[in-house]
Amino acid sequence: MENGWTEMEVGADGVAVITIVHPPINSLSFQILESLEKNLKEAIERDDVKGIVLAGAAGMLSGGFDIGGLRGIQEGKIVQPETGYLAVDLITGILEGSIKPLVSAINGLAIGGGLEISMACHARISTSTADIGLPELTVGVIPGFGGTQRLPRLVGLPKALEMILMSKIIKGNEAHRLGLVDAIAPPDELLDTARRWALDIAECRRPWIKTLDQSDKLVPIDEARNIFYSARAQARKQSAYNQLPLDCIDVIEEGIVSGSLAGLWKEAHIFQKLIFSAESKNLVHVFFARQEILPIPGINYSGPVPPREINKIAVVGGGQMGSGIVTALILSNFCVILKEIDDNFLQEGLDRVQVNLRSQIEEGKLNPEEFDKTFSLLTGVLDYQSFKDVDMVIEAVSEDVSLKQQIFVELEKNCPSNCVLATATSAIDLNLIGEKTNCPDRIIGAHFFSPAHIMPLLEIVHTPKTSPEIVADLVNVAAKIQKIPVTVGNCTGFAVTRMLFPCTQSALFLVDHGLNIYRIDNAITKFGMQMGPFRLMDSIGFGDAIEVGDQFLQSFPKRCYKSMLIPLMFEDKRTGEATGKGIYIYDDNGEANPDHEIQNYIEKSRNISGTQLDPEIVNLSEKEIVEMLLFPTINEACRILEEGIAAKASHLDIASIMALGFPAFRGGAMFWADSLGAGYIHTKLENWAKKYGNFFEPSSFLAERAAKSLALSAQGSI
Ligand SMILES: C[C@H](O)CC(=O)SCCNC(=O)CCNC(=O)[C@H](O)C(C)(C)COP(=O)(O)OP(=O)(O)OC[C@H]1O[C@@H](n2cnc3c(N)ncnc32)[C@H](O)[C@@H]1OP(=O)(O)O
Repeated sequence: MENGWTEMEVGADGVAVITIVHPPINSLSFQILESLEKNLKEAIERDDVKGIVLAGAAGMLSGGFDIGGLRGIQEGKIVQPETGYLAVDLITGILEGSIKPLVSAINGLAIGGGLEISMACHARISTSTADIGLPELTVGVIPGFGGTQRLPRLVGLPKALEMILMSKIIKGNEAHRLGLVDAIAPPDELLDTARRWALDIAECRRPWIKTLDQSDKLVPIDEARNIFYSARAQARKQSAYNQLPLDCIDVIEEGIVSGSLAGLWKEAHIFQKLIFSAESKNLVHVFFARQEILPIPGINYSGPVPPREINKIAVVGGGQMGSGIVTALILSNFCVILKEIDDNFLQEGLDRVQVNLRSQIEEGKLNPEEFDKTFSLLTGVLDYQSFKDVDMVIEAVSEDVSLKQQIFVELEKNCPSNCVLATATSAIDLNLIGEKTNCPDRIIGAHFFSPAHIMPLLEIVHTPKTSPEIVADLVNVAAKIQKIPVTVGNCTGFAVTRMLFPCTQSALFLVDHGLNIYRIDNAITKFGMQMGPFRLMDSIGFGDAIEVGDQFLQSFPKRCYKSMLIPLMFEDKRTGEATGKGIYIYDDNGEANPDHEIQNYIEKSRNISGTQLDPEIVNLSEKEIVEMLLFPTINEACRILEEGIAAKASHLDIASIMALGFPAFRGGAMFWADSLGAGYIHTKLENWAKKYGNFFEPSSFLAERAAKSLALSAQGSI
């Protein structure tokens, strides 16, 4: 039974245990829900059953509604049940309304619909480490099994809003503290504890509680309205264009103001509507695109390559990137050596790591008692002596080709002959970096994104000579430090920086032709990008941006736009966020503010390149600005696919979301492009190329797909 089932066993104690069986995470398909309904009705009718326990097979309750089923409904392949059947009839009427007590046993995880069926039970017993939460917003819907009504009644309104709107997953222990679960039990005693609890309720030794009837955690209406007001303001601040959190708040509010039944019905109607929203289709695409990242395409394994045990890792360079990488590694218990060139730089690097660790404590991600133990995994050094037994080195110095070449010569000399030699460069061709060594099979790119201990993506770059074992080793480390590894081929800029570069260039082109510099970042952040190209350039720093720009100029001279704006500012020691002044000016709190002085640099840049103001560009609408920034990115992504640098369009979707801050609710850069159509993008680029030159010239990949009305994500040659 491909879509899972539930099975029921009635014990001599009179407890029926209904178990959800749907590997790998017991997601709730319609077949499971039907089978659950059948088992429940049988248990309720049988005279030998006094109480019911709901559990999951293979050490977990459930990862929620089957997202494959959600996609099936969206594609019209699965018929959607009538509005209200799930949340009102099944979960509230049959489950919560059962005349025999129901207790859920939460092992491993109770997520989304999995937690919602638990909350409809009359008590919940959990293990201390189970993952518990309602992350439905991450797939573009709201909780649809009554979660919007029951969670506030169990944990109070502020906590419920935080958990639902931020898709926050908490551990069993915290759920117990909040009152979401009634008791904690060790895994091997979980089922017995739940059985006893069900009998205790049946025999009136414990109260029989229906979550929807509870109101002791709810606050008076006026207070609730203030909480909703702040939640809406916060949601609008986070994304002006994302309606989903606001819909969710409306549904929760309905239950508080008009009662839980009215809330349930509103939830049912909005849930049905949201399933078919563009945002949900886009986010479901992102969910499955993430699953497509592994196994790694393009690596010719001669058999399964078991990753080696990597214990000791050296990082060369303790700047912003190097210290972030060190932080990520020691937080995952790797022993790390940090090498710097002198005591001052080393101390600065170690200090940065300490600051990173402290911020982890502030965010509750690191226990204060663990600080010393974690930091003690790090050793600072000034030479290569201790590199003789390292398993992996990650070079993270500035983007200076000759410096990197020199370091790799030293690494080949001082590290064991099977050591992984990784570079954290964001753009420099690996062949160039390893040019002076004799070990191209061990050289690999480990492109982290700043701050490296927080950003989720790791772009793993391999040349045709990089050995599969070395790739497997780095993928293994990526998994241990909880990074999503996107594996790509080698060229200047790889996949991510190559996609970013044309967007930045287009932004500079528009400014040189008269568009207000701050309108650009404004338009693109309104579209949903986390940062505009200029704010991003400030955070990268102009030194590295100029070095990377030179690499692009050398590799792709015909499609580079050369602006003098950034070099002029760099000359004036105005080098970005680190120095407090870049395109923006930074206050003591690190807030970026526009600076009127920037106009002088723009004028100078225009004079040097002899560019004229273009009234059409000066007056571009926000939509046109977004298109002129992002269509060149899509065009470059097409080349990346054509050259086989990335294996699939969906890999570029994940990379654009996780590394470039592309809005996930738009499905990633390529999925968004396909929603507009290759033809539309091609026509726009063609017109701009005629007006403004080579930089906008459509790639042959895009032209072919536009001519044949094919999706950019369609696999294979055409
Ligand atoms: C009505 C309701 O309110 C609506 C809902 O419930 S919507 C769904 C809400 N649930 C979610 O969003 C959970 C999404 N899943 C996750 O966050 C994580 O997969 C998890 C925490 C459950 C498990 O994480 P982890 O152990 O790292 O395993 P992970 O690799 O992600 O997933 C394992 C497999 O389960 C699948 N899977 C996970 N959750 C799934 C789901 N809800 N539906 C279908 N398949 C799911 C994955 O696709 C993957 O499949 P594969 O082995 O074929 O690649």
